[in-house]
Amino acid sequence: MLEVRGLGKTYGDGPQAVHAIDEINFTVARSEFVCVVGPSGCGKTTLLRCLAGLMSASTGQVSIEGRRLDRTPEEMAIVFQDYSRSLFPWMSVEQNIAFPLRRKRLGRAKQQQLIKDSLEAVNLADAGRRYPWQLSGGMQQRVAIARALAYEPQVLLMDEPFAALDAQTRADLEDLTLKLRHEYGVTVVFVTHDIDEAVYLADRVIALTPRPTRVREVIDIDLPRPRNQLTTKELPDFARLRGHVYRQVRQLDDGADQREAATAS
Ligand SMILES: Nc1ncnc2c1ncn2[C@@H]1O[C@H](COP(=O)(O)OP(=O)(O)OP(=O)(O)O)[C@@H](O)[C@H]1O
Repeated sequence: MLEVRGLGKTYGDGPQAVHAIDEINFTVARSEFVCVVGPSGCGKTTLLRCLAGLMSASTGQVSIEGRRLDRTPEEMAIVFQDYSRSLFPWMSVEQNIAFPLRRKRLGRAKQQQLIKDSLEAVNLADAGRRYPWQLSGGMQQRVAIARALAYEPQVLLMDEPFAALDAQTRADLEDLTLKLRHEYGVTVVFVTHDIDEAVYLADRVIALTPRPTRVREVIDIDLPRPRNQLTTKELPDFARLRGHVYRQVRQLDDGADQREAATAS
């Protein structure tokens, strides 16, 4: 479905150049949920922006269904961390959701149906006439998710979408995202710095190295579905996978892990 080959990105040139991505390769299958984790500042957002066609890569390429991507393709939608800046405050919730649909030139009835269905899917059926500034942070991010869903994407890119929310809202939106992935069969690439979140959500976790980043390891998350915030996180396998991903991101081997624990105590 989505293929990343030899992707590299350097910002600027000369002595000021920032080598963000060294070389990245991976593929994402249809309906798969892939989480990308890595150390702070390693290049996660840069990678997602290149995947989205919002920024051109310096080397390599991204393809979707075999087509080389040079701008955001119609079958892709993006949810950003900063919902307060991604929604237009002067537009109602319905108008915000309708805005990207203009690109699709749909009939009015079809458009209204998509808006209604997407608001129902995120449990905001009654919020269509309200404005973003009248809603809580969690509700605003649900509007952003509804806007992405209404677009009927095949691929949903999410850049730390819940990082600014409180723990309870975050858990609710994680579960909402899993439910929507299940119902809509959408392929998800989800960037997060939160290892628990990555292991809880993903079919596979891609762990990146520090900048200039590369793929350090791709980890299969073979935890049973449907997942549950309590029972999944109590599984011994959850703890094992979480520890493994943590070590990859921190680049610790088991010996270093023990040394770190000894230093801390
Ligand atoms: N427009 C830009 N111009 C120059 N350098 C940039 C630009 N955007 C990002 N960078 C640099 O590229 C590197 C990777 O940034 P990026 O935001 O992709 O990392 P990240 O892993 O998403 O960070 P975080 O963990 O803080 O979310 C950083 O060193 C950053 O300072």
